[in-house]
Amino acid sequence: MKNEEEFSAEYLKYLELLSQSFPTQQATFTEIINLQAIVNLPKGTEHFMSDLHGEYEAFYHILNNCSGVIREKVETIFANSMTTEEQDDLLTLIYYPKEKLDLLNRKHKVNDTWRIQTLHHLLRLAKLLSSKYTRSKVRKSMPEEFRFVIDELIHAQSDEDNNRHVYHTKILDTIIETGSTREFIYALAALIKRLAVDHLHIIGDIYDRGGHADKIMDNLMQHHSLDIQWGNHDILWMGAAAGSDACIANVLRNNIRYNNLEILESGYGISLRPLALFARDTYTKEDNIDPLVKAINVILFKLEGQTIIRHPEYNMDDRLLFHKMNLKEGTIAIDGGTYPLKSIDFPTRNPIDPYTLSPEEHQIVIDLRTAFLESERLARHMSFLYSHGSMYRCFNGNLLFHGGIPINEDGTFREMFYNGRSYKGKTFMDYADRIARKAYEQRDQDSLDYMWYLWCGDKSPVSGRVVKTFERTYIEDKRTWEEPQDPYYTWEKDPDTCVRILHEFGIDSPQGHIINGHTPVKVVQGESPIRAGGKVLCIDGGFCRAYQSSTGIAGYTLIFNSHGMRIKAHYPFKDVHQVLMTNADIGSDSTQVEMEPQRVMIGDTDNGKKILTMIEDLKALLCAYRNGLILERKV
Ligand SMILES: O=P(O)(O)OC[C@H]1O[C@](O)(COP(=O)(O)O)[C@@H](O)[C@@H]1O
Ligand SMILES: [Mn+2]
Repeated sequence: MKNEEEFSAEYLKYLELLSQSFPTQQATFTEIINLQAIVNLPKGTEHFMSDLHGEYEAFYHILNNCSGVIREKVETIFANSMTTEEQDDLLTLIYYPKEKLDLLNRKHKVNDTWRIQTLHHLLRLAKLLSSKYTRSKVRKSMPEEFRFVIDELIHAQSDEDNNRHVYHTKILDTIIETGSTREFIYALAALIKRLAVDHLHIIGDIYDRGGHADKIMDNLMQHHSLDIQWGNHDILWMGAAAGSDACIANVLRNNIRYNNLEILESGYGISLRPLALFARDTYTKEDNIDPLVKAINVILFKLEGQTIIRHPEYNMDDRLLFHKMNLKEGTIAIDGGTYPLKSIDFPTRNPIDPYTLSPEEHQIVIDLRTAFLESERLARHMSFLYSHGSMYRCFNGNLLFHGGIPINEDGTFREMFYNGRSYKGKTFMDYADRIARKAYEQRDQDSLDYMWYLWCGDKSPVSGRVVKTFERTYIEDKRTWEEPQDPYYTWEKDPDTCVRILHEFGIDSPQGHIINGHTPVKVVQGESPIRAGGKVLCIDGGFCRAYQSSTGIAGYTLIFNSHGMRIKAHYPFKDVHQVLMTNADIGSDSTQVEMEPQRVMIGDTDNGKKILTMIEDLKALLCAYRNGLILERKV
């Protein structure tokens, strides 16, 4: 405890302010006792997911089953008293309470014995999961209308005369008599899921490829506690929503390519009709490339070309390919080689001014930009990405970011120069974060262009590759498709480099990790998500269905609880219907990455450290009251 003589005038001023919240000695020591109780509880479970890529159902399932944590708890409690089938039934009920109850009702399986038993099972589970939290936090996690009753039921204590038991049986009977079992099951299932994971991290790439990133966003916006690290695809949508034409064209291309028109048209109210009509009237179908794809590609290459020309500092002149095509020969010369083009259908390309949009293209872009800027739902989703997201985050001794940090061939941080200033390592990440926010707030052309650079630049922390959209679309020879990566992706395998990166961000604990996504872990080729002797955990296992044949699995997630860290590898998931019919959970394998030397308590976490400082301050306030430096405000 601080001694009063040590109180500076400034500190005393702070204590005065604090005394407004804790006006008496009684209020102060009550708070000290409460906070002290919290720091001595085990740390809550953190759940990490990455590269969701619009796969709403798989995301929702893994969120519901908390990466298998609930299954483990069910097995712990019920292994000896329930069959595997009964356990699976219970789990499906927790994951999808409404759908499962509807199904059981249709099968006439719901009777009073089932109701009583099920409520008992759910209560036991909730009780086990709540043991890590203060009673007050558990109460706050319950829906208001059931708070009192559930609190009574899960904090049941035996007493000599069995009075409590009778009392609880009565409560359960009343729930059944009043026909409120369904609502109770919903409330308990939600509570169980809420308690199983205390905090969620999304390490980027919520958007693109799969069709329903908008639904993922709606769901995340309801989550009790989460943070997001932006991925290149998220940045792309953020740039598009802020009005960057080059970002808009890329968003459209990505989604047209995967036939995800729904998210644009009904999800965000962005009509593709003018573009579709223009494509139909302008392009042929002869070369088997969809006219809509051709129309958006050309707009894209022109807009990207303009951006590259505006910004020599991006060093991307070698990506100016649209003027290099020889349409008479049907070829393009790149890097010393000449390659045939898959299409020569470029009716809107003016050979002497190849990067300028035709008047019709120009009008389409203006209309699309207006649609992106005016979509209210998109604006809500994007402002959530800004308020809960960032380029990187340090959290409980780990460093979280989507891609990488630009590094030189020799392993040192790469210096980036903007407006005469140099940035590298952490300062560069902060710079990129700042410009991303500026793009949304101020919408100036430079920041909007930088959003496009962040999406695809080879020195962008969220991309880090030379993105070869042109080659991938128009050249058959796959050697031209390769996308060289920043040396970061080689150096991240080196433990010393990773320790240096962690230090750069102020993480000195030997237990610290870099946690990222972005590069699919190709399990079939023997790759592992655990790199650099355990310093790096890359959990892009590909929720993305389109990539599952090359990754071999359906996603990695990471669980960090008070005992340590585990990586979960998930197997492909069909859909909710299949889960309901067969109780099929997404199967998962668990790999213990690290065991903590001692159980991690809240006092060891970032939040716990803040609480400990608060306790010190409250003790000082108590001392100030006792010595008359500050007067109590008793009413
Ligand atoms: O961050 P991600 O998911 O790797 O996406 C970026 C990559 O996607 C691509 O645009 C290719 O996309 P597709 O695989 O969907 O065609 C690459 O050019 C680029 O490297
Ligand atoms: Mn990515």
